[in-house]
Amino acid sequence: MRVAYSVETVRAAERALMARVPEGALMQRAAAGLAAACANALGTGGGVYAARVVVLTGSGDNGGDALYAGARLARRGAGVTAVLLAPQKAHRGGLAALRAAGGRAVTPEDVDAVALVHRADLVLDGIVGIGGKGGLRPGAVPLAEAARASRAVVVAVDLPSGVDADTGEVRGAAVRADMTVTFGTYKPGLLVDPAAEHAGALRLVDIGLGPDLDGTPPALEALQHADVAALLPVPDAESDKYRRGVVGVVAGSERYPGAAVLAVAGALRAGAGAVRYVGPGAQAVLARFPETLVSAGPPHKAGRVQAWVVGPGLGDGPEARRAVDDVLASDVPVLVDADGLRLLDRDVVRSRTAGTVLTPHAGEAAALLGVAREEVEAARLDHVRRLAGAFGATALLKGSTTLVASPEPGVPVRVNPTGTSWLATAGSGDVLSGITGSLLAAGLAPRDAASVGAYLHGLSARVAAGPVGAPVAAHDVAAALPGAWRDIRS
Ligand SMILES: NC(=O)C1=CN([C@@H]2O[C@H](COP(=O)(O)OP(=O)(O)OC[C@H]3O[C@@H](n4cnc5c(N)ncnc54)[C@H](O)[C@@H]3O)[C@@H](O)[C@H]2O)[C@@H](O)CC1
Ligand SMILES: [K+]
Repeated sequence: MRVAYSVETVRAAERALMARVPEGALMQRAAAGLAAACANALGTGGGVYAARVVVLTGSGDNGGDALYAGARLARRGAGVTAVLLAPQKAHRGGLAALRAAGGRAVTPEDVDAVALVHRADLVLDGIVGIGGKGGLRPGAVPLAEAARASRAVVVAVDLPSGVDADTGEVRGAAVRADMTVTFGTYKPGLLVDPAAEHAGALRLVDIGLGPDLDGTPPALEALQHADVAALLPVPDAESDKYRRGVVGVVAGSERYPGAAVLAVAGALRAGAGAVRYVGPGAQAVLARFPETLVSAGPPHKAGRVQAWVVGPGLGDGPEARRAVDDVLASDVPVLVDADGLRLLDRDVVRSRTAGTVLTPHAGEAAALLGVAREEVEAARLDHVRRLAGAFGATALLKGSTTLVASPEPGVPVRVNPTGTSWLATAGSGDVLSGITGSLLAAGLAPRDAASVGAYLHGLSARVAAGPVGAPVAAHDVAAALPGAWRDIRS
């Protein structure tokens, strides 16, 4: 499991650790890891001799890390210039170390710092770290823009300056890095868009915080292959279709029969023992998947089902509404997606005794919460938590970084690490619904079903897109599920 802790937790752990180690030791550990990562990033086999390095230096310890790393690179022969954005407050020890190593320090008043950045091979962003508030200050913006436009490798120290460490929000100008070297633990903002998009590749430098973080719940966690392998429902000798789970799918309409086919496709390949389909798309479903058990409805008359998926391509007519009400009245877990999200009653969802999973994209989440879509996209973590809380349901917010929140407070939000932009294609959400519903029917808890579903879905898209990447259609994603499954279990 990859975990990310809040700034408050990181600060507390740092205080506890600092009390046991010599003064400055943590900063030296951070700087050593940072300098090593920079040397690698230069792509010269670790050699830094004559490389032109510019250190953008702010007023806090983040600038200190960057200056000490600059000193280490200067000792190995790099030409290092620190641009001091707050000359009076630059970290004294770091500045002295840089000068002693042969580096120089300038201010934007003395020199054309933008031109310096344009000529650099490597730019270190030590403007601000976990102490940052709001976006970049105006004086730093042209330097961040120059770094982005230049051919230099841009390495963010701990975080890209200007992004919010706890929320992943980017409310003003921010540095765009090729790589972020973060210390002690990941911060939530490094894993959630739009901030994550600014971070580039992530490197974690161990500074010994582990024992002081253990015991505090992380703010965010991301499943890895081994976690997913342990959760996947694998049949044993005693299994039959009911023990593996039967998932009911209420999806599709005369107008959108394809949604039914795609949801069933996902469900059939995600571990349940059988799939029941209820709705007007039965012919299309059977033509593609003869193993599906179909019935005309209402859902509660369809036979035994251990979890329902309702909503993809359902439309919003009276029959669709009745189907949503019918399914939500059941006492088994229910996943509501797409059109179903427009038809559900919040109080009904809140009063359910079995789990409910809502799987909106940003627009649907915005409608459910009565806010603008842009607000959801700007503050994904906040809104997925609010959604789960407001509906008393597990919320899966789809998008560039898919998030899963539980209704219980204090439970870490899960962020899906397998997402890929190849998934932005019509019908891919229907496949995700089917996969996740199947996992619910197999007995996974709602949060596990949703996060494993998103993981399998993203990985299948990657498998389908291939190592170089090529467009995939939603049915390709469903067809690639067995490949993703095998990859996880191998
Ligand atoms: N505390 C520790 O033991 C360690 C801290 N480390 C580093 O220390 C950083 C945190 O240091 P600080 O607490 O000094 O905080 P920062 O260096 O992140 O920033 C604090 C300073 O920046 C100013 N500031 C806030 N927002 C700004 C903005 N948008 N633009 C410009 N200036 C802004 C504040 O007035 C303050 O002076 C971490 O991110 C990490 O890089 C590492 O050295 C590891 C050890
Ligand atoms: K930074």
